[in-house]
Amino acid sequence: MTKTVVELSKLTRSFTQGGVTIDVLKGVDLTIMPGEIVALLGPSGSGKSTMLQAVGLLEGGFGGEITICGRSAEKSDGDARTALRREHLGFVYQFHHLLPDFDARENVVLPQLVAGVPRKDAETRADELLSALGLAQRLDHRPSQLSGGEQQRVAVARALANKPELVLADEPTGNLDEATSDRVLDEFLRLVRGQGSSALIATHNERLAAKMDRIVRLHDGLLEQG
Ligand SMILES: Nc1ncnc2c1ncn2[C@@H]1O[C@H](COP(=O)(O)OP(=O)(O)OP(=O)(O)O)[C@@H](O)[C@H]1O
Repeated sequence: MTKTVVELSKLTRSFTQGGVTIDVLKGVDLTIMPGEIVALLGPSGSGKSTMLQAVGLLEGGFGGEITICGRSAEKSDGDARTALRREHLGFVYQFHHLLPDFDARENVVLPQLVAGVPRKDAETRADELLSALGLAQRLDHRPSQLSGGEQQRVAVARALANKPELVLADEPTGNLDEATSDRVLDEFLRLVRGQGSSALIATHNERLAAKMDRIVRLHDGLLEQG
């Protein structure tokens, strides 16, 4: 039987602020298979980021079951979760969080060094990814010397550097104009498909979601499967 990459069962999350409790996720079920690219759609405030934080093992406080690459999050301690994240997951955020003092190549090299890849191999991989994303002439530029779309492409290269089984992206092109957004997303999806990774990509944008393999929608705390 093929191993699932993500399995969420009855995922819940509530936030209490100033005595008021909001139930953001009310029992979300989701399965993602190897190589599947899933769009997570939903209006602002529907809980997309909250759900990505659960799948990315970035926050606690969730009810239900989260299984990533066959391993149960609830049964893993802090170190095991960190290892699971490092070995199996890649992240792309709307605001990319690149390291400002390092150039594009180094931003893609560093997560590989952390994963134990020798520097020379890490540099080769960084150069290949950045070149595939059209940044061959920008390897030595720091983030402040790059445009928004170029910075976002570096963030994509960084997320894919260790060939994660699952890429999580929160509005990966949300701060880009339409044409750039399309271009960056197309490049991103091509690379994800090329290396056989799965992805869960949160977006507001129906047109961008249509480029993915499957659409799921968060509505009133539950997931409607497309
Ligand atoms: N740490 C927190 N404390 C209190 N409430 C929170 C917290 N994080 C999120 N929320 C609330 O949970 C709800 C869902 O937020 P979330 O960021 O997951 O939505 P989203 O679908 O990603 O929205 P957007 O598309 O605007 O980014 C919101 O109403 C938000 O106010």
